[in-house]
Formats: sequence, C-alpha cells, structure tokens
Amino acid sequence: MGKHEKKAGKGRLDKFYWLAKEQGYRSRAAFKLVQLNKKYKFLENARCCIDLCAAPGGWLQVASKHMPPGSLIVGVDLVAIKPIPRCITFAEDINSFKCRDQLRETLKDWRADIVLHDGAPNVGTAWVQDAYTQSELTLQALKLAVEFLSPGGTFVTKVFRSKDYNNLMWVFNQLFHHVEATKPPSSRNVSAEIFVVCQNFRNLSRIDPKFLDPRHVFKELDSGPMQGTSSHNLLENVVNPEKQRRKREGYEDGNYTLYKTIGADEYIRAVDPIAVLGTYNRITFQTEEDKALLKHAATSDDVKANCEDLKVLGRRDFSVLIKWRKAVRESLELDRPKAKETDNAQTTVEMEPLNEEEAVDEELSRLNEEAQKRARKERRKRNEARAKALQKLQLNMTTAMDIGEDWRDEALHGEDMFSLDAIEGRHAPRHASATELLDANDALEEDEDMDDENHNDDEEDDEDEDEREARLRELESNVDAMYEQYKDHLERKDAKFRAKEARRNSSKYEEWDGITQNKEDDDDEDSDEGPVARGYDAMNKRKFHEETYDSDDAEDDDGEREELESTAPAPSVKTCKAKKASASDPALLTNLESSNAAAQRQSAASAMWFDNPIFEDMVPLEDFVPETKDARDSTPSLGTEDEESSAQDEQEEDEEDEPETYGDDIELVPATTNEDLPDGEWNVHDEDVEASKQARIKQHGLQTAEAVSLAHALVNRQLTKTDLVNQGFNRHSFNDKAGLPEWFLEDENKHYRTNLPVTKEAVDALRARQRALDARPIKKVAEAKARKKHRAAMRLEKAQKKAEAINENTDLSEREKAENISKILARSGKKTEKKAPQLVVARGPNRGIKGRPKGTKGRYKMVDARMKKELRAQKRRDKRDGKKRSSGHKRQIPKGY
Ligand SMILES: C[S@@+](CC[C@H](N)C(=O)[O-])C[C@H]1O[C@@H](n2cnc3c(N)ncnc32)[C@H](O)[C@@H]1O
Repeated sequence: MGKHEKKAGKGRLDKFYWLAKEQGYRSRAAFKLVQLNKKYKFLENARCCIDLCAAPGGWLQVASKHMPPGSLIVGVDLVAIKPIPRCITFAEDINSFKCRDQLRETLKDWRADIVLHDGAPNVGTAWVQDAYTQSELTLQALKLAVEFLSPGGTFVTKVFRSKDYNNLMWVFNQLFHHVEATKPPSSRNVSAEIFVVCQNFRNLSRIDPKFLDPRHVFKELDSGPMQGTSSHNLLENVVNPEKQRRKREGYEDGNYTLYKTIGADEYIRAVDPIAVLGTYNRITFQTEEDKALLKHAATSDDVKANCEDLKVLGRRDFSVLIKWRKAVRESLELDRPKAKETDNAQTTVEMEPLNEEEAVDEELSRLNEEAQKRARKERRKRNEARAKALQKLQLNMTTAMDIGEDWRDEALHGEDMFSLDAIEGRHAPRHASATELLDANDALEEDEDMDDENHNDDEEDDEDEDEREARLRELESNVDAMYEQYKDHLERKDAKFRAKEARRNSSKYEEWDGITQNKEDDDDEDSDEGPVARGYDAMNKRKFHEETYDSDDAEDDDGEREELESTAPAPSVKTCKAKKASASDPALLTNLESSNAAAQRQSAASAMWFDNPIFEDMVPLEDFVPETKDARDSTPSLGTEDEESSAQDEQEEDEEDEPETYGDDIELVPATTNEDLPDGEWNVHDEDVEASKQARIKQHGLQTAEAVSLAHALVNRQLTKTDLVNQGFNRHSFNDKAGLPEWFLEDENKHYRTNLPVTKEAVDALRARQRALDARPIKKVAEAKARKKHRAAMRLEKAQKKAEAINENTDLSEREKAENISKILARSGKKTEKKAPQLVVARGPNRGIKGRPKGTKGRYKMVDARMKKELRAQKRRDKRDGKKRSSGHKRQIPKGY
C-alpha cells in the first residue's frame, strides 16, 4: 500500500489537508493555530514567539504571517525544520537543558509574548503511557513558557484528554489569569487532543517548583492495557467486540481495577445490561441467588460458558446473554409494571406465556422503540438549540464562532467532553443507540423482517403528528390569548392605541376616506354639517374647527383654508375611482368596477372577481347609482386640457372594452330600487351625486402620497384606468382570511399589501400642505392669546372708568387730573405681579397635619425646612431662562408652624 493510499485510508486527507497544500502550509496543523488565533487574537500584538515542537513548521508559518514585522519567532523540534522566512529554528529535545540554553541564547534579553506548544511524543505504547508522556511533555513546555514568558503573556498548548487533564488545568490556572480549553474545527474529532489557551501570565515573583514537577502534578499511574471505559466504549465493546478500540479515554476516575466481576443475579436485575456487559470481565454464580439461576431453564451451557469471560465474547455471544437475561426476568416477572398489576388484579386474564423467541423479539422491539424515541427527542432538542442559535445570530445577539463549536456536538454527540457522566456510563441515550446497533446487527444475522420495525415507525410518527398538532393548537390558543391580553394592556395604557383602535373599528380603510363613499358617510352628508370625516380627515377637520372656534382671526383662517384647499389638486371623480382601483383593497376595486359596469353585464373576469366571498357584505355606492354618460360628462375635471382628454380617452377605451356599460340610454343601466337596498342603506336617488362627490373631494382633496402619485400618473397619461384595474388583480386580491388569527390579520393589514408607487412630487405636495397646516397656532395657543387680549381690554375698561371718575372730580386741578389719569393708564398696561405664596414649615407635632396652617393668610405652600426641592426647581428655572440664580430671586424664609 502506497503512502498516499494509507493516508487516505485513515481518513486523513480531509479539507484542511488540501487547504494546507493549497495555501502553502507545511502541515494541516497550521489551521489549528489559524483558528485559535482567530478566536483569541494572540498573534497580532506579539513581538516574540517561541514555538515548541514546531516541525515541520506549519505553526511557524502562521506566526510569521500574523505577527507584526520585525518580530522574533523561534522554533524548536526534535527534528530539523526547513528554513522559514523570519523564523529562527533549531533541533533539540525540549526536555533537555541544552534546549533551554539555546533558547536563552537566541532570545538574549527578550521575553516571549507567546509560547506555543503542539508537541506530540512518539506514541504507540499503551494508551495510559502515551497520555502520560503527552502530559509530561506539556508540563515541560509549560516549564519553558514560565521561564521565557513576559508577564501578561500567552501560552497555547495541546493536551490529551486523560486523567491528568484536570491536574494540568489546575496548574495552568495557578499561573495564568485566564485559561480556556477549546478544540478548533480543524482538529479531528476522533483525536483526543484539545488545546488550552492560557492568557495573561501572572507576574509571580517565585513559582513553587512543585507546580512544574510531573511527580507532584500527576498522580501515580497504573500501567497495563485496558479497554476503554467510557460509555461510548462500553457500548462499542458489546456491539463490536471484535474491533480493536482506538479511542483512548483513560481510566474511569479512581478505579484502576482491571478485572471486574459481577454476580449473575445482579446482572439480571441491572437496569442497564449493556453497561454491565461492557464493563465487567466475568459473570459469577457465587451467592445463593446466583446459584439458583444456574438451575434456571434458560441458563444453558452456552450461557454459562459466555459468563466465564466477557472480554472474549463476540456479538452473537452477547446477544445470547441478553436473551438469557430477558428470559430470566420474564420468569421472575421483573418487567411487569406493578401499577398495572394492582389495577387489573380483579380482571386478570390467563395469557399464554410467550415462548423464548417471542419474548426476545418483544424485548428487542421494545428496546428499539425506546432508542428511537430517545433519538427523536435528542434530534428535536438539537434542532431547537440550532434554531435558537440561528435566531440569536439573526438578532445580532451573538457572533458566529467557527471555532470550538463542533467538539461539543458531533464529536461527542452533544456531551461535554470532560463530563464524568460519560466515563461512568450514565448516559442512557448513548446506551440506547448502542442497543439499537446491537439489535440491528442481530436482526441482520437472524434475517429478521424489517417490516415490523417500519410499521412501528409509522405508528410512532402518527402519534407524534397528533401530539404535535395538539401542541400546535394549544400554542396557537395561547398566543391568541396573549395577544388579547397585550391589546387590553395597550388599550388601558396607551391613549394613542385606543384612538387607533377606535379609528380602525369605525373604518377599516380610513386612509381612503377622502374618496370612499359608504353608508355612514353618506348618511352624514344629509346632516347640516356635511360629510363626517374620519382619521386623518377628522384630525384636519378638527384642527380647522378648533382654530376658527376661539380665534380672533377666524375669518382669515377660513380664507386661508380655502386658499390652501384650492392649491391642493382637486381630483376628478374619475381620478378618485382610479385611486380606489389602485388600492390594494379589493373592495375599492369593486367600487370602481361596479361604477363602470352594470352588474348583469360584467365580463367573465369581473364576475369571477365578485364571486369572491369578501364582497358578500359589501354594497358599494356605485351599485346603486345609474351612471350615465351625461353624468360622466358633468364630472369635474382638474381643469387642464390634458386631463380632460385623458378622461375622455379612458372613457372611450372602456366603451370599446365594454360597449353596453357606457350606453347612452340610462334605461339600459339597471337602477337599483329602494326596495332592493338593504335596510338602512342610504338611497341616493334623490341626491345630486356629482355635487356631493365634488363637495367631498373639495373638502378632503387627496390625502395620501399614493393617491396623489396615482392621480399624477393618470393626469400625465402614464397610466390608464384599465391599467389600474388590471393591477388590482394581484396576489393580495384573493386572500383567504378565514380561520386566521386576529393578530396575524392585523399584521397582514399593515404589511401584506401592494406597494403603490409614490413619487417625489406627490410627497412634496403633501408635505407642503401639511406644513401649511402645522404653521397655524393650535387651539390652546389661540385661547391663551384671546384670554390675554380680553384681560387687557378689561384692564383698559377699568382704567377708563377710573379716569372718568377723576375727570369728574371737581376738587382736583386740571394738572392733578392729568397726572392721575396718566398714572392709571400706565398702570393699566402693566401686568400685576403675582404675590409669591407664603412658605410654611410644619415642625414637631404639626408634621403631617393637613389643611391651612393657623395664622396664614393668602397663598401658602408647605415646604421642608431645607427647601431642597424648591431650590433645585428654582435652579432649573433659572437655567432654563438663562438667568443666574441670584438675580431677582431671593430665597424666601419659610415660616415655622
Ligand atoms: C504535531 S507535530 C507539530 C506540528 C507543528 N505544530 C506544525 O504546525 O507543523 C509534533 C511535533 O512534536 C515533536 N516532538 C515530540 N516530542 C518532542 C520533544 N521532546 N522535543 C521536541 N519536539 C518534540 C515531534 O518531532 C513533532 O514534529
């Protein structure tokens, strides 16, 4: 076998191998340092680096690439390293004094900012010994690091997971402020190696040599081979006993016994037979209970022989022992659920005992089911975790770290790498999956039919589906309830929300109110006050109303308003219809259609359109209005020639499409009679429709940027009415809203709608209009001004009366009269200053007493003796008015009470 083939056979030619080749790194190990540095960023600021065990030089290459120019990089290895630019290398054993001396000579008075160690001793003896040698080498690297590192420096080392790992970590923690173990993605999952990054080297004046002495750091080791003891290996021992275990995981903590035995009875009663078979060497028959089992019918010679030495058994032998346990447990009724027994005590039915084969099958399928269930649960958990992580990532709550993630997941199946659970064989899911394997193997050997298993799977899936649906339903109802609560809460707290809700309830499409004609509007049109506006219109109307109510300039305002309105584009009825049609709301489109065509002459497309159940409750105004050519002719236009011709064009176009719709004869259009109308529906027969429409348009104008944009487009002949109608047939048109939760529909209303084009000109026009509106004083200001005016008038009146009285006084000379009158008039123009309230401090027993303090007249204020609050408020006022505190504001001395 060639070298290449051998490598590939071991799965070593992975992507990092090829990447290393591609990027010119000497070893794939280079990526481990790249990834470690990406996470911890220790190379960028380092000026001096020592790489222990550096051959062939991958790490040196990375260091020289990432460290600043002019840095000192030294590499040591047992074997010589081919020269690397910017790096000094020499061949030496890092355990030797010579290595230390040479390092000292090379570094001179430099201290290293970073010491790297990726050493791997020549392994191949017993795992325990290999692991120990690695740990020793790591400790030796640490020794050198301690000697050469500068305070605050970083030590990066490879360690193997073994029982010495914790001891090493303890030592690292004594010497460094921050120690973290990680496994870069480029480190193979099958490898027991892990990397420890020790940052911020402590500035210790003296280090106890015991910290760096392997005899003290590591406990005494037992030698001798031992097959893996982790949960994984236990299972592998049973499922694939023939395979040589290569996963080195060290000894179970504190248990170095090599030969373990277990009583037969204990094995039979063990909860986890797989763990027993994987751990123990022999099943003995020493106690009374064990001996009784020897006489059991199921205890064949085969079983007895297998119990003698578990370590030499094959898959089939283990299977025999599991079946034996099963049979014995059946006969001892160990598996029968106790609760059921008592429940069914009254109605026990004699069952034919299962034969051995059936019992085994049953047990196997049970184990299988359990394993599948657990696997599914795990998978679900993993997916949930992944979804959470993804969500966090999307919300920028975390950053993607491509390092150290996978060693928790794939390599160890979600277990913590150093979890003692794994070593002690307490992880049920792992056992289960091994059981599954064993079952599968047995099934293959014994040619069992897999259909049963599939059937079980299907049933299981169905159950799961039901469960999931039930959960989903529950979740949905919870969400609905929570949404209701949320809305209640908002309604209670937020006045804006209340107003919004009220608007929403009164009109779903308020933004189109300027044009939409519905029952309520038209009802209101009958009233003296004209049509009732809602939403934006209502706000504007209120504003106009408020302004004119108290203001002295009411007349001016009206004039201005008219002016403002006249500047806003007054759309023709046609434009308005087009606007409706263009809206995402199908109802609006309905109005347009129906106004243009009589119901019985709808085209096939419009018939289909009106078949939609969403139109069931909708009776658009136009359905009742016979629209004649005459009427259309009288339609007010925007006044330009262009517009008129555009309107005519559209009309002609429509006539071509649907000739009957626009017939001259009014009798061709089906007129809806009063009787046809639903109760309470507005009858427009006696109304001057066009006049009312015009009035509405005059009053409201176009309220949204979309409407104005569309109006512009129509006027400029960029769009025709037919275009708008066609655009109305879109993916939003036939949304089936049945059965959808309210919160979803509300959300849809906001976002799931056609994006109508908005032009800059339209937005500018609306903005200009809004600015003009905003520039007017609000009601309160107007009221205050009026009050002020009124007060001034009253003062003047008073002064006039006084002046008249003085004038009539015959006792005074003319000069005195003039002096007095001018004084009075001068005073009348001034505001009378408010007297400051008297400050009162309640002391002793008076504290907390309510009501006016005794002996206080006029305005008063209860204060604290220190008046902290008042002084602070005064400071704030001064600051706001830009005055100094001292100016004009003397501190009042509070009166005691
Ligand atoms: C995995 S390689 C290092 C790879 C290196 N980091 C790279 O990127 O190319 C491990 C190296 O440790 C070296 N080594 C093992 N024991 C050593 C010791 N006692 N002194 C020096 N080097 C040693 C081996 O010669 C081997 O080249």
